[in-house]
Amino acid sequence: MSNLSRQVSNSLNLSTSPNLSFHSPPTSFRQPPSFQSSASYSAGVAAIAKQLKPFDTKDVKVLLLENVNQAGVNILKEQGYQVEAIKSSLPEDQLIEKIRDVQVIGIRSKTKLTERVLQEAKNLIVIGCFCIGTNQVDLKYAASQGIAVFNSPFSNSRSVAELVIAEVIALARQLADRSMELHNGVWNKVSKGCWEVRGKTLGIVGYGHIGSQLSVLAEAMGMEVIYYDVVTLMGLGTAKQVHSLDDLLDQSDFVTLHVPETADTKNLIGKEQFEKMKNGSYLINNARGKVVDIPALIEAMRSGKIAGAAIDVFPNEPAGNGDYFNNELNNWTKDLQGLKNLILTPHIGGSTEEAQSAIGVEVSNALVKYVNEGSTLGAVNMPEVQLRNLTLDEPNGVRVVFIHKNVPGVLRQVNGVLLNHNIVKQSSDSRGDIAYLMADVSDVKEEEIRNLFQSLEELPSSLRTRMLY
Ligand SMILES: NC(=O)c1ccc[n+]([C@@H]2O[C@H](COP(=O)([O-])OP(=O)(O)OC[C@H]3O[C@@H](n4cnc5c(N)ncnc54)[C@H](O)[C@@H]3O)[C@@H](O)[C@H]2O)c1
Ligand SMILES: O=C(O)[C@H](O)COP(=O)(O)O
Repeated sequence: MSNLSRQVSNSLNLSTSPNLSFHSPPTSFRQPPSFQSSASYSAGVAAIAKQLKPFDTKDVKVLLLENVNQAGVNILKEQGYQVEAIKSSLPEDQLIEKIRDVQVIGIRSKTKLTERVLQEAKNLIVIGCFCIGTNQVDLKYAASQGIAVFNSPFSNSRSVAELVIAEVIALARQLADRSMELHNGVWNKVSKGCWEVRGKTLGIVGYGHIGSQLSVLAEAMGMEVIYYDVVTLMGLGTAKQVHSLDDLLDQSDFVTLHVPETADTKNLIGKEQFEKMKNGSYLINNARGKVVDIPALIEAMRSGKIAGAAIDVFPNEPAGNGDYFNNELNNWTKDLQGLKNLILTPHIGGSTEEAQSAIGVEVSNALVKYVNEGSTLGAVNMPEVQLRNLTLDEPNGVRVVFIHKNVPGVLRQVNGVLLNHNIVKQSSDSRGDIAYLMADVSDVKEEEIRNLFQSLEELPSSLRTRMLY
């Protein structure tokens, strides 16, 4: 099968562009296996894993936006993929133009992959969010089109937690104001309204990866930690869970937000919540811009109810570095910029060398595993399915990936299509309306691949079929 030359239409999802002629992976891609299957070992045969590639890898087009870390870019380039890396996000019309052409897109928190955009992404098989948040992608619509989405669930958590620690102390000591004053030639040595953080209460809203990491760091500084989460979770150290957001607001000197952007967290902190906070307390938002009602924050700070705030995320953020942050983006920007003891940062919570290179490696590896092998381990909108490797001693083995509607009778139909072949192994799982099936089939002749593909595509439940070999 190594000389297989195939002329296929892109609608088959085997290829990358409608008129492309392409060949099986060159032998140079058949590199030594990174691991061998346990089954092969148990049989006493050190079988070599067959490196699956769906197409000549140089035909895989990847678009990376928002300055994805070079470590991630390199992993994709090393596969031979055609990678275009752009430092900023793109306006929607340009995004649509470019996304039509690619099989893989990598984004960070800024790029919105809405249904409207994804409808145009006819070649797209997978999205990599090189960040934690996935709220910028219409996950359900992507799944309905058989497009898998991956992210990096915790590689920047520590960076965010450390930033919050810095902000807690900076707010308590009015550091940003003092520094700004001195930059402007003003000596203003004050202690009024400046505090130690030892013994103060930190209220964490959302006790997930970031919240729990922060909890440990804050306790090490002598803070009392309480947290509120919709899920009951074990507190680390002596941190205590409180029953309601109101309880947390009532007891905290510092409130810090670490929830995802969802319908439930929109304006989670608004006028009513500011009124419930302690007089002279502080708010920190490194979560998502829409979680805080900013005009209400401006009022609460002007009245002195809130003594300081640190805001890293905004409902509308500039596309890239050097772009203006002004009232055209959010109509309250100027009012915000005029407030005292307010730290404004350009969404840098996860922006450290450590976090970005770890995320680059993690997400790019997940994309490669998905493109080349069909593995959905870590996908956020698909069931997680993986199969141990096909091996080179299984001649003419083909991996079938069949993403389909989760309806009764599909397995019977798929096995009907594969009837005349030996299914060496098969795994399938479902998540909501979507199901994902992988099967390794032996002894498939070159000329049979297209027919199998077409028969699967024609099944009424089919969302996307890929044949890897
Ligand atoms: N500023 C940045 O650069 C930056 C970096 C990383 C993450 N983030 C944001 O931080 C968010 C949290 O990250 P994480 O890794 O800790 O996520 P996580 O999923 O590990 O934890 C989120 C926690 O919030 C809880 N939660 C959800 N809805 C809630 C609600 N309505 N009230 C209370 N708790 C609720 C969840 O149960 C979960 O425990 C991300 O979704 C992302 O939007 C921002
Ligand atoms: O979701 C995240 O991980 C953070 O918001 C960081 O996003 P960024 O990669 O766009 O900085």
